[in-house]
Amino acid sequence: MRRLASGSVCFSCRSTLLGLQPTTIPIRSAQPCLGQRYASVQKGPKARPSRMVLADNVGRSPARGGSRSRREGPFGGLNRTVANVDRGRPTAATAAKDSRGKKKLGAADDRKALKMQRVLAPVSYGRRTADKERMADFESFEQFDLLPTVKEALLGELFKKLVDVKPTPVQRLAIPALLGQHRFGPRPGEKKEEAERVKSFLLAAETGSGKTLAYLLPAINALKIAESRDADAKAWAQRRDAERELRESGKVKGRAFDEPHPTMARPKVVILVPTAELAMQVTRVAKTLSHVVKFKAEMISSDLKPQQIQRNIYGPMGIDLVVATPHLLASIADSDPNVLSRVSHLIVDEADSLLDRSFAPVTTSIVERAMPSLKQFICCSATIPRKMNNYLATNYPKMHRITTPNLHAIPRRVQLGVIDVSRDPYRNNKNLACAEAIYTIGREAAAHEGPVKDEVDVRRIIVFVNEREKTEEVAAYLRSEKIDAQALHRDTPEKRHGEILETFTSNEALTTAVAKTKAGRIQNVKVLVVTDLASRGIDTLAVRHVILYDVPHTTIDFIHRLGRAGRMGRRGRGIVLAGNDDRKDVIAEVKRSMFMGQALI
Ligand SMILES: Nc1ncnc2c1ncn2[C@@H]1O[C@H](COP(=O)(O)OP(=O)(O)OP(=O)(O)O)[C@@H](O)[C@H]1O
Repeated sequence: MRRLASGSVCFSCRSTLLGLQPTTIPIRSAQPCLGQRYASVQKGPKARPSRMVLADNVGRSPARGGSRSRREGPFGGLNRTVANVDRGRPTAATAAKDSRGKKKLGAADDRKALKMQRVLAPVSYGRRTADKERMADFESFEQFDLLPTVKEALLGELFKKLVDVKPTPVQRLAIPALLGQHRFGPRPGEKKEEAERVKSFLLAAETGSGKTLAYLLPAINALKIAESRDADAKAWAQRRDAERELRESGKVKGRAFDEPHPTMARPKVVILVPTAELAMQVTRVAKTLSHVVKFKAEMISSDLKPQQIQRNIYGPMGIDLVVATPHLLASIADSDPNVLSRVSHLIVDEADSLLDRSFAPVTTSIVERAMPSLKQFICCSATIPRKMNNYLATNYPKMHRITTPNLHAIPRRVQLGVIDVSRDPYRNNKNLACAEAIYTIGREAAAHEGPVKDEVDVRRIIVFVNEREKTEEVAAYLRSEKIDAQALHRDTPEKRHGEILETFTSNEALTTAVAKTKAGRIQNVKVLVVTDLASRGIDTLAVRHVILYDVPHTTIDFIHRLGRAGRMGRRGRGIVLAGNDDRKDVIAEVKRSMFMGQALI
């Protein structure tokens, strides 16, 4: 407490104590000074104390403290009780909006919930626009320096049912880069020969954007060029042809030509994938191309018998391209290190999974073994998690990064709907909400007549859950509701995986006669309840609807799960079932980002 003379300034209300008696006033206290107390007495006993009044604008902090001009002098900035904010300057929030209050392009990112997670590596705006410009140079497959047979296999065999096929953005960027048509010059301090030796690439593009062909076509092209220069393979072919002629002329009898091909157990192209299902899918594409291009493609995965694996690798006709899951290939390489001795192209598909903690040691052991002969090392993924980004930056600092302009954005043609299961009529019964969502999809499809009269389209729906135990439980509930549902998880017998997935990976239209079940519900849906097992790479072109029964743990899972719908330019719909314990703020921000076409973070 201090005695102040008349004319001093009150610390609390800044009123000049003019005309009042010298008195004792509180220093740095919330108590009103005598002037304020006097004023309140003047209003009479009915005036309500100010603490009872609700603030009229809670969203805005009250203006406190004097202007900066009052605080000049050597100690002007000390002991402040308010932030030194320049009110004239726009804040992040105001800068993000234009004069009409709408969000500006490239403005500050206000996705707080997603920022808390922040799992994906950022891609700069400059990189996205630079890639966009480079894409414009290649508008057709004819412009690529691919061998004529490779082009013929692609357009005449693989895409024979499609007309006017154009390369997708990732294909426009990656194929010329992998073929050497677009050259990345040496980096500062790097010698030209060094830059041209092992070239490592990262291909990152949205789900369902044709990454498989982006790496497969250049690899097959390189394989055929190398084969045409391989003296051993040429000599083997000459010996085989000569012996065939002798046999046909009847000069030689006995066993047919059985000399093993020089490529036996020595593949040139190795493609690593995380699951047997994906291995089957990639092998199918490679085999289709091989019918025209003439090369030997085989698969090594856990759903094959040991004899079959042995035959695929050690077959006398040799092997050019192998699609394998890492554990199996690593165990084969342990017993025969020469298996990886001639690999010139090593591709790690779904690289974020294969370089993750559980797979990384075995994947890297294969990379190290193949490194001496490698010409190209390619990592491919739809998502670049920060961890993988750091791993690649540390271990492959010279890696060329090929990223499409829309990387990490879920396309706007995929809509996201949210069902709050805590509300009526579900009352936290997720199974009920899931069944109702499925019936709604079925009813919508039934409203439009299918291609055949009196038949309706069958909708294929994938329901994603977070835990494998849940798959059986949800599928059983849906079946009890007369919905055609199947569960798929790691414990499902391997043989059944392909069979179950076939309905969802086939591109053929499915129809059914209008058949009503109880309560007028129509059986025109096929449902797959699955864990993340089917979220990576599985090409579900005909799937339009994905139900996220459990909210995904990260934006990475959102991208991969929603990526099973809306592939290759098609429209799709995702439905999230959100309960009281779920992060609704995360869902809202993902939904807003999708609507705005923004990349997730
Ligand atoms: N240029 C093209 N034109 C039309 N269809 C294409 C083209 N390229 C690929 N496709 C088809 O698009 C589908 C998706 O391709 P692919 O499986 O390679 O996608 P992806 O990018 O690897 O997806 P994911 O990230 O989910 O693994 C396939 O059915 C493929 O045949």
